[in-house]
Parts: sequence; structure tokens; C-alpha cells
Amino acid sequence: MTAPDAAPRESPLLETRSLTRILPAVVPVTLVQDVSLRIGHSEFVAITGPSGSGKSSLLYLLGLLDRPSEGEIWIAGTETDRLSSSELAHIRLEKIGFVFQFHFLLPEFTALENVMIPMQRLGKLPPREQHEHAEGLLAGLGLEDFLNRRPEQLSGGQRQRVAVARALANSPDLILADEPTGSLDSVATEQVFESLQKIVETQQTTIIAVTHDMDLANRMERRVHLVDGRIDYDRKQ
Ligand SMILES: Nc1ncnc2c1ncn2[C@@H]1O[C@H](COP(=O)(O)OP(=O)(O)OP(=O)(O)O)[C@@H](O)[C@H]1O
Repeated sequence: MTAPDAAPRESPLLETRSLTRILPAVVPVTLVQDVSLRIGHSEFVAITGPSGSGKSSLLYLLGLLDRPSEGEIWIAGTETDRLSSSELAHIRLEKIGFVFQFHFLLPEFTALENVMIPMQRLGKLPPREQHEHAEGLLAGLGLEDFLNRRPEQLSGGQRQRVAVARALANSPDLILADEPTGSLDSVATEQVFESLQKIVETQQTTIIAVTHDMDLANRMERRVHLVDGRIDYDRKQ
């Protein structure tokens, strides 16, 4: 008999089981092979590996932007394989924030408006609260004096911090970042990295970041190293 107070085994935030992605072609291309990972809340994980080792492909799978050929992706205990594209889009909007190497901010909108866009799409907060939340997120990233600037009026590091604020807009459990500092100089890299670190420390958010920057990778808590689409090692550091 099970003890009545036995705690149920908690689902990890993200779990993959034997994830494989093969591009069908005359000669099929294996992007990701047999990747099994369990990632919890408040983790800061680097994905590293040589060029072409499948880092971005894995991140796209984890972000439900691409579908696996084989294997499973579980998000907060939900298996995603049988979900419709609109259900996947909803999970992405509500639970996952994305930061890419290039900020992809909308040029005609201000920093504040860019950060409000995901909140408008989700539609959970009334407009006044969206505005206040966006202001708070930008202030938290040191951008309180730049709320009404458009992307072209900001430095590269400031733009990328606006992109981080936008990724945080709907309070996601998970942020996926593909080379978030790849286009930045060393000062801006440090600012963006410290912003990410603060998010992991002060919120329950998990960040998984692809990076070529070994100094940054070594400062993250866990490193998943890929070679030829497979996990070469996965270690806490
Ligand atoms: N659409 C595609 N068609 C053919 N091959 C592809 C395609 N997309 C990716 N690949 C190949 O799949 C492999 C993995 O690519 P991916 O971009 O995931 O690697 P990566 O580790 O992120 O590389 P990098 O560090 O250079 O960005 C590479 O060999 C790449 O050339």
C-alpha cells in the first residue's frame, strides 16, 4: 500500500526521450540523434558543440518550432507529440520565451510596444497592466530611460535586452536563447549575460542558451555538449 503522504514524482519542466530529427532527402541528414534530457525549474543550461553539431536544431525542437522524426518532448508533464499546431502555438506563447542572435524587434514600434506584443497576443492582462508590466521588465533590465525609443535608436546590447524583456513578457517557465550574445561586443555581452543570470536567480525561469562563447558556457550551471547531433556529455559545473 502506498503511504498516503507519499509525494507524487514531480514532472521536470522539460524532458526529451530519444529525440531524433532527420531531414528527409535523397541522402537523409541527421540533425539531432537520440537526445534524452531532463531539465528542471531555475536551471541555467549551456548547449555547446562544434559548428554543425545540431545545437540550433535541438533548440528549435525544444521550442516546439520544429517536430521530431522520432522520440518525445514533454513540457511540464504534457507530451507534445499529439498536440495540434494551435495547441503548440499556445504553449509557445504562454510557457516559452525566445531570444535569438539577432533581436527581431519590430522596427516601427518602441521598446515598450515591442515588449507588450506577446502580452497582447496572449490577452490575459488588461492594457494598462500590460503597459505597467512591460515598463517593469524593461526597468529590471536597466532600460527605464529608453522605453519610448525604437530599435534603431538603441545600441546592440540595449536592443538585445529589449528582446530579453520581450521573452519574459508572459512570465514563461522557459527561455530558449540561440547565441544571445553572438552579435555583441564584450561590454554588451556581459550586460546581457548578467541579465539572464539575474532572471534565473530571481525568478523560477529556466534558461537554455546555445553559445560558442566558452567563458559564458563555463559560467552556467550545466553544460550539454553535442557532437554530431548526439549528447557527448551533460554535466553540472
Ligand atoms: N535545412 C537544412 N538542410 C540541410 N542540412 C541542414 C539544414 N539545417 C541544418 N542542416 C545541417 O544540420 C547540421 C546541424 O545544424 P545546426 O544549425 O543545428 O548546427 P549548429 O550546431 O547550431 O551549428 P552552428 O554552431 O554553426 O550554428 C549541420 O550539419 C547543418 O549543415
